[in-house]
Amino acid sequence: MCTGANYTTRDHYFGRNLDLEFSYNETVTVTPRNFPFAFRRSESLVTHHAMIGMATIADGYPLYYDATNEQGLSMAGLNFPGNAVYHPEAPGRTNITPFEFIPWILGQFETVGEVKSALETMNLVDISFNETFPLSPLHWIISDRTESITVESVAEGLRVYDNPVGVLTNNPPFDMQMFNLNNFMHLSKHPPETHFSDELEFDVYSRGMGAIGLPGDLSSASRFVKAAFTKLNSVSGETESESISQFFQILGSVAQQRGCVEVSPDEFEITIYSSCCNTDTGVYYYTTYENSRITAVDMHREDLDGRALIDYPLIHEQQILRQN
Ligand SMILES: C[C@H](CCC(=O)NCCS(=O)(=O)O)[C@H]1CC[C@H]2[C@@H]3[C@H](O)C[C@@H]4C[C@H](O)CC[C@]4(C)[C@H]3C[C@H](O)[C@]12C
Repeated sequence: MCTGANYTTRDHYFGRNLDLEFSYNETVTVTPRNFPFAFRRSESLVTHHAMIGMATIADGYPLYYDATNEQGLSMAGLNFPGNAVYHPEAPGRTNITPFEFIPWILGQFETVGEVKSALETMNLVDISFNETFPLSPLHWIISDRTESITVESVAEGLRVYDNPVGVLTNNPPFDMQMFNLNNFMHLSKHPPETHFSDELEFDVYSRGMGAIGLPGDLSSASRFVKAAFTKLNSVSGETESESISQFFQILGSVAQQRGCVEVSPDEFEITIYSSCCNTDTGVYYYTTYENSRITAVDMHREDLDGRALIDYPLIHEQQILRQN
């Protein structure tokens, strides 16, 4: 399972937890403006916005999991098993494969508003990258600094939802995730006041009791509620350090610890990496399961007018600062 989110202080931040039991050797990948993007059923983009994000590079192509372009538009793909349906090529529509979706959107657009218009004629076509990388059942969160949407390709076609929470996890479909929040409207950061009965006396014996009932398990429906509550109540200073610290705390509230989610005998889903991109400055920060130190890659320190992909392998080893 995964969780994606955005967050605004002085700057805007976008990132995700990638939760899985194995890795596809993903790297922090910068695609410069003149890297030629070929699309299986649409015209190539010879020049486009530059972007930075996490990707597996296969046959010279960046298969992005999440990314931000130089205009600050961001996008992440999260698992949507059993619900994602991709369709045969549809004449007269823009046919884009799921693995091309992030480059195609981030290559061209600056705002969620522009993306919404483009999605009106889009068809996510059921073509896989190759046999090693078959179609992934995904849905997507797309954010700029003022709004977010969720995009789901289902049996009925492409669904685009406004996402006022700025959070995405996995199943169920997004409208159900939003509806489920109704069940938690009583949760609060404030101490509770009783409406239980006038006939009993109640004791607020602990801090945090206003949010008793906030789910703590790792299911996707629960993570959606937990991440939404944490994000929407988040308070932080506006500096870079305070902002990214708070962002990683939000993601940490729904991180997966090895041992708690067994996906097959002795195989456990974990939070492989957590990312946080400052979408205004193009700096991509990440931590990994074993490396809690924040590592950063700045897209503007690369030649963005180039043609070749630039990628940085993840630093997975724990970095300990000894004080004596
Ligand atoms: C599985 C990842 C999402 C994390 C998640 O939700 N895991 C939960 C697993 S489960 O429900 O509990 O089984 C997704 C996010 C981005 C995906 C990758 C990107 O879409 C890029 C390529 C796309 C190719 O079609 C398949 C390989 C791939 C490299 C994808 C593999 C996998 O599907 C990834 C890594």
